[in-house]
Amino acid sequence: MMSELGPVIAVVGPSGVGKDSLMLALAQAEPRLSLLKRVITRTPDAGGEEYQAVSEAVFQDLQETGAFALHWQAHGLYYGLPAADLQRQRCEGGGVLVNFSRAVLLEAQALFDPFVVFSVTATPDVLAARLKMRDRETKSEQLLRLARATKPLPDGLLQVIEIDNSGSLDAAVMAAQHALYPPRG
Ligand SMILES: Nc1ncnc2c1ncn2[C@@H]1O[C@H](COP(=O)(O)OP(=O)(O)OP(=O)(O)O)[C@@H](O)[C@H]1O
Ligand SMILES: O=P(O)(O)OC[C@H]1O[C@H](OP(=O)(O)O)[C@H](O)[C@@H]1O
Repeated sequence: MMSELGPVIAVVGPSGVGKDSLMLALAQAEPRLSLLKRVITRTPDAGGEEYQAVSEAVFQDLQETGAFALHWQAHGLYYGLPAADLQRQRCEGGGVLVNFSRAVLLEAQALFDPFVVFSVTATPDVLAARLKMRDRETKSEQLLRLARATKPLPDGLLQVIEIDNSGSLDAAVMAAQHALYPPRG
């Protein structure tokens, strides 16, 4: 009997909304969940999530050899989801938290089952304040990221759970835990 594959939990939302923070805190609170380390052409040690930093040439090679389950471009960067790691983590049975682009969610839904989308939200003022405080991007890059904030999710997604992260991170983590593991009774 094939063992159940754990769900792919796509965490999406505007830059600065707290996707990485929520994913890290949720994985710490829920041992059944794991984080997928992405391959990104971002400079190493840019802070935030743990990722494998590669050059564009290396990324291209990995893409051509089929190393990625999915890949996309955004903010002038290339992002890849390592297929072998994702499969291994799913075989371990728990859900895998993945920071996705909203642009590839339908493609992902066709690839992965079970597939759940956590749509993380926050008010525009909160977004701007958090990008400013994080100070990972330049001011102009922050403005470009804020301009993408209102990008809608595609139609046709089967399971979307909104997680409002305008308040405390703990509150967002609890909301996510309740959504994934509803309290009995
Ligand atoms: N609930 C919260 N309350 C206060 N600060 C938060 C909260 N959630 C995240 N932050 C802070 O906001 C900033 C952005 O968070 P994070 O990097 O997790 O967002 P993100 O959605 O992953 O952004 P990006 O898509 O640009 O990587 C970080 O400095 C983080 O510490
Ligand atoms: O605006 P959309 O297309 O949803 O997402 C754009 C990019 O931002 C996030 O990555 P990161 O936060 O830059 O690491 C997403 O994973 C995607 O790569």
